[in-house]
Amino acid sequence: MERLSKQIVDKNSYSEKVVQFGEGNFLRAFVDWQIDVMNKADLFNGSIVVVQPIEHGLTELLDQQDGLYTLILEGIKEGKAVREKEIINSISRTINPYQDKEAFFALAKQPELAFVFSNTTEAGIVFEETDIQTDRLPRTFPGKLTAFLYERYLHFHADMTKGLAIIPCELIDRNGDQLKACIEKYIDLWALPAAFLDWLNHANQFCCSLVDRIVPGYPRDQATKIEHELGYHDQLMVVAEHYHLWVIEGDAELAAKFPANQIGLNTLFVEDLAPYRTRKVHILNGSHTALTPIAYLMGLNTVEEAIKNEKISQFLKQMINEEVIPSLPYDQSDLKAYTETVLERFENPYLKHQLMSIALNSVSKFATRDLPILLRYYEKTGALPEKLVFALAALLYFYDGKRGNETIALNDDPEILERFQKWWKTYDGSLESAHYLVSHALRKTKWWGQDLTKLEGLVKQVAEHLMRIDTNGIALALDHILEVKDHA
Ligand SMILES: NC(=O)c1ccc[n+]([C@@H]2O[C@H](COP(=O)([O-])OP(=O)(O)OC[C@H]3O[C@@H](n4cnc5c(N)ncnc54)[C@H](O)[C@@H]3O)[C@@H](O)[C@H]2O)c1
Ligand SMILES: O=P(O)(O)OC[C@@H](O)[C@@H](O)[C@H](O)[C@H](O)CO
Repeated sequence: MERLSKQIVDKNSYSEKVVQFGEGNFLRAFVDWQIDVMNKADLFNGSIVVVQPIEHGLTELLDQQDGLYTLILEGIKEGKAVREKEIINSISRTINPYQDKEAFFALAKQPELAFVFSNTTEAGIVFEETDIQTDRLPRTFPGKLTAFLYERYLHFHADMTKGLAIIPCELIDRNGDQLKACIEKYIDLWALPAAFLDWLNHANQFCCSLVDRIVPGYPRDQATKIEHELGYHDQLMVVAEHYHLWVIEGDAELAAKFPANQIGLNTLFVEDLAPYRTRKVHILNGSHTALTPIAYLMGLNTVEEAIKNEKISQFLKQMINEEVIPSLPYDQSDLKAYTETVLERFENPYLKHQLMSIALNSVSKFATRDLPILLRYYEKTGALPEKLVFALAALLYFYDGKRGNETIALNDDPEILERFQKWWKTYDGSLESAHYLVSHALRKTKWWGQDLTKLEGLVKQVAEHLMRIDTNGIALALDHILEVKDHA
């Protein structure tokens, strides 16, 4: 079978308006798709140069396909099951700056550039004091962007019309502000001129943004079947849901330059994205993180399987409605309506969203997505939210790394994995040893942002759940908390 390439589809010939740091599944199924849709409607007329932000990545595979790949959107659309497949043709070329630093810096000198997009995961927007300036390539993404912008500033002699709109998509709070703060630190560290800082501040725009689309990625299990239907080989096809939301803090002028919403795309330019972010992180991502250990330990593998399980679904609905929503400072009926859409998205029968991919770095995800709600609930009511406490216990149990006779492929910071391994060795089935394990884990300020053993009753409750999970199994332990609620 022939590989997807420009032999199959004519390549776009738009001018290069976008620099994109990152070539992962999410950007290809979201930003590159939106630009493709706008180009096809004659609204953007610009292409993307993809820059690989770390040494090893996918640019080589993209090059083999001339930057082309297939996006498969699956799910229920207006009440009907819809699977749409389209070839995305918005990437003009890729640059691997580790192999071709010159091409990377030459790109900075192209006058028609207007946007920088990025998604380098939560690990990408960082400042490292040991990062080097330009004799070699800076290691970090913000370091590379600083060097890139400096090159542009020098080349165009501080021309105020040559600044860029920089819109990061990383799922971290105030991503635009954090990226800019890193660049300012590099300017200081590398003693770059004050006039460059002035150009950075006045010619460029850093916009915080929030993205939402479930992107399970490459359809490993169905790839052969799909390629047969497509009639070509595509090593970069990517599966996503139809639903999409992009909220960008930006004004009407910026919206006019990126007119995605003019053709019905759900891309909003707003003054403040905090309400959108808060509800998404705590309702959608928080639910994913809370349900993953429970469902996986019950023998389930995907979000759809989990949500179809009556007990898990009941657990999740109670957790969101009784613990999460009342802890959020926004209109409660709006939050309930949003929850309905999230639960429908979780039920998407076409997406095989693997629990183990959500489980990656679960400790830090629990800390940012679920723990703030647990703490707010406690602060507000003086009581501990029982579903979130159970989810925390299931998380600690998950980090023992066993599902029956199977070993769980845990993927987290090595220090976290080592600690759990050590603590679980001390567990002997007694309540005292559960207490010992839980109090050591909850004392880790570095993981949770505070010493959680100080929360009255938390160690005791988590240890009791842990014992129940271990003795009776996760399903009965879950029944227990649902029954406690039923009898209340
Ligand atoms: N997959 C989804 O459903 C989804 C939805 C919304 C948001 N996201 C967010 O998008 C991020 C990327 O998801 P993905 O599915 O595209 O993953 P991916 O593994 O396909 O891509 C990861 C990208 O990040 C880059 N990267 C990784 N570590 C880096 C580092 N230390 N510095 C710089 N760049 C680095 C890689 O080069 C690659 O381009 C995730 O962190 C996730 O939070 C994912
Ligand atoms: O992508 P992660 O690993 O940060 O989190 C897992 C999921 O919660 C996440 O990918 C959601 O599906 C996504 O954020 C939906 O927009």
